[in-house]
Amino acid sequence: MPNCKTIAICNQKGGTGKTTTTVNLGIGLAKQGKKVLLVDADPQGDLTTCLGWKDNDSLPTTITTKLSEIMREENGNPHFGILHHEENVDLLPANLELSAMEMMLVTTMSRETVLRTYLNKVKNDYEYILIDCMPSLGMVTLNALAAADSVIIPVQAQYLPAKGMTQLMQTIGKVKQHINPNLKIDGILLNIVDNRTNLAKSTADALRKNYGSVIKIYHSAIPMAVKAAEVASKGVSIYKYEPNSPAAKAYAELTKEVLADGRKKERLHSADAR
Ligand SMILES: Nc1ncnc2c1ncn2[C@@H]1O[C@H](COP(=O)(O)OP(=O)(O)OP(=O)(O)O)[C@@H](O)[C@H]1O
Repeated sequence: MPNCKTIAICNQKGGTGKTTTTVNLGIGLAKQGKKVLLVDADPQGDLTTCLGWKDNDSLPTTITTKLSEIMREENGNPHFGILHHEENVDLLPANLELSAMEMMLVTTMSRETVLRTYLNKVKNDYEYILIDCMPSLGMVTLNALAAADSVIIPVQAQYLPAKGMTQLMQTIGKVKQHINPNLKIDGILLNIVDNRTNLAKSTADALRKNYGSVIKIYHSAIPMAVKAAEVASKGVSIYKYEPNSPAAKAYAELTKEVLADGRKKERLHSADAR
């Protein structure tokens, strides 16, 4: 499959909706006919449980297995252990074992590019790979940024931490400089927005003022909604759980924006090729 785009959903701040966005953007893209792999890169394994694999500790094959195989230079079947979800996305699951990887990666050769080496083995089968990052900027997240073509940063208005954003931007800058020169920031997503307050608007204004000239802020903002929180325990997407909810509509709009970015990139590619 040509032109797979790998997107890291990343913010080292906890609880900004990275997992919820990975599920609903990923399934949104699948609903538009795209072949999608979701990668759980968080030892909490929330992406895996959100998609219905509640007992993730008993899964025999996870992202940890795949990273270990690459580190030991073993040639296992790269597709073995990838799960298929009823809403037409594939999942490379995770569980707590991944936390041991932080330490193991530190002493590994080419330690930042282990995940990239693995994903290169499967990416021909997908048009989009979304990586749900953990809330830290440790080795596993560096691996996600090294493997990605671009980053989407979900930000929660109430907790816009200027310092946190600076740190994230610096890390992305360093990854670009040293490991992955083509890494781009696709955009900042205003997430879990409480429309009852003015804070969302002032956060959007602050983000546009500080970053708007260099980074896109998605037009779609995901509203704070009980249904969007509840869906995490249902094993399905917001489109299946509550298709007419404002959150489902917002995620469908975000999906369109992400697809439009992809089309723009393809046009640039073909113009370059001519
Ligand atoms: N639009 C929303 N409205 C209300 N609650 C939401 C919304 N999106 C996500 N949540 C809830 O907010 C919490 C954090 O969301 P989520 O797990 O997606 O964030 P995260 O960034 O992946 O977290 P972590 O940093 O711990 O990995 C969860 O309880 C989730 O159900």
